[in-house]
Amino acid sequence: MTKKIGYLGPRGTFTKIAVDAIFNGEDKESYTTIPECIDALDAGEVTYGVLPLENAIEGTVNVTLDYLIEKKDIKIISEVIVPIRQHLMVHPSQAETWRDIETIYSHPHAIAQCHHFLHNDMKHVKAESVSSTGAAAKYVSEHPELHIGAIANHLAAEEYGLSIVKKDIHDFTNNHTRFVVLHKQSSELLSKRLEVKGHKTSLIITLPSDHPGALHQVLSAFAWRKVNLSKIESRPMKTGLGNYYFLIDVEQKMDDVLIPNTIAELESLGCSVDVLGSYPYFLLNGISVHA
Ligand SMILES: O=C(O)C(=O)C[C@]1(C(=O)O)C=C[C@@H](O)C=C1
Repeated sequence: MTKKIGYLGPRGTFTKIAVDAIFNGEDKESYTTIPECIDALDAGEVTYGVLPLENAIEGTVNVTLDYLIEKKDIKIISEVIVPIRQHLMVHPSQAETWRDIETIYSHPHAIAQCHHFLHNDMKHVKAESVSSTGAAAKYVSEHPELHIGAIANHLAAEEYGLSIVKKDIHDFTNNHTRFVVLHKQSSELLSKRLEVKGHKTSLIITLPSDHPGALHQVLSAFAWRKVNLSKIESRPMKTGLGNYYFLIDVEQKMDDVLIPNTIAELESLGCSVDVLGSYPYFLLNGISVHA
């Protein structure tokens, strides 16, 4: 059976840039929302799913993380970090009069990344959330009669024939998003085009309830072994106020001793630990990808 790759589409999304960076020429299927893509992976309609997990300005893409926590047989097998440049684009028929636009469409994360620009330069323009930056660009291209714009990337402008009227409108220059490749088996997926930058192991840890100093003990299990962490974040367990999971990213591959022994120590403290994946990560830098 040929391998199919699901991603958050349509064409022209940042996720599509990530997919094209990792996979070359395979059959790619776009999904309108993150849950639809994860369901397709769960149901075996696609072999891999590529989804955004975290942005440097706006933080975690919670819906992706929540599904990863819930669907225990779906694992992260690779990660690509993509530089994010947001541009304002309009239908070419409105390129001269773009200051008259009344509504700007984009993905909520993209809108949040351009908050200062929207607040200071586009005060009277409504910002409307849609399922992706690519969907916003597509919508603008299909409605030349409306006074609207989209926040999206330069490939979306090319794909849908839009004119970029304001470049680089994201508030902070160091804007990157982590995209993860998901699969139903723990493995590692390498890229033919990108060099491995390092490895991570992502863990979801549930603390024993009402145990004073539990988080401190969890962190010390990593600290005394000199295991470096690149992320710690709490997510509500959705079972009541004050109940959290902790997502911890360890800056190394799963091995036979260090990480298993850390997990064993955590379990002896009454924590439960799930491994979301142990995977290589790549940085897409200045590479223009077309698939
Ligand atoms: O809308 C897109 O283009 C996406 O791929 C989604 C997404 C996100 O979820 O954060 C990805 C990268 C950017 O940070 C903005 C939007």
